[in-house]
Amino acid sequence: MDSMPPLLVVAGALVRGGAVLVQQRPADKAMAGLWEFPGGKVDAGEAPAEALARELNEELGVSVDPVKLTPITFGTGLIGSRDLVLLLYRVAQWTGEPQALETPELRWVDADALRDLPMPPADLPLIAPLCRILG
Ligand SMILES: Nc1nc2c([nH]c(=O)n2[C@@H]2O[C@H](COP(=O)(O)OP(=O)(O)OP(=O)(O)O)[C@@H](O)[C@H]2O)c(=O)[nH]1
Repeated sequence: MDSMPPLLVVAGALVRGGAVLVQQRPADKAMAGLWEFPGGKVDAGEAPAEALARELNEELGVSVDPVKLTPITFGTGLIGSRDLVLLLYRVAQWTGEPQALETPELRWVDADALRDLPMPPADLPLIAPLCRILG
């Protein structure tokens, strides 16, 4: 157990034509090479949807309206000894073409390809609910 409160992380599922956007974690970070959804930590005093809009702009260069982000499901895990809560939102609309500004590679994957990707443990419970959306 850790005395710190759980780390709150938001992630976005940008969905386009039966595919979702995933990005590869950089070589110099923990869990290097694994695939994840764009997003990041919620800052102190920040609403989760506002945090996700900020992260999507920083990581992909796209603009989204936080009001239009809809929750899909959540996952839990550990970062070291600290609890992690990972909130997955559906992103149906955005402005701009996503660019890999902070990661080596972006990939659009359908449900079958998503199930085969190596992802962090906290992401694994997100996959089935997301695949139901992808069809
Ligand atoms: N964005 C994102 N982060 C995830 C996912 N799954 C998951 O376990 N995480 C973890 O949630 C945290 C996200 O925070 P972050 O993006 O600011 O952290 P980072 O490790 O990339 O970099 P940093 O700690 O140097 O800022 C990381 O510890 C990351 O490993 C996911 O699908 N998307």
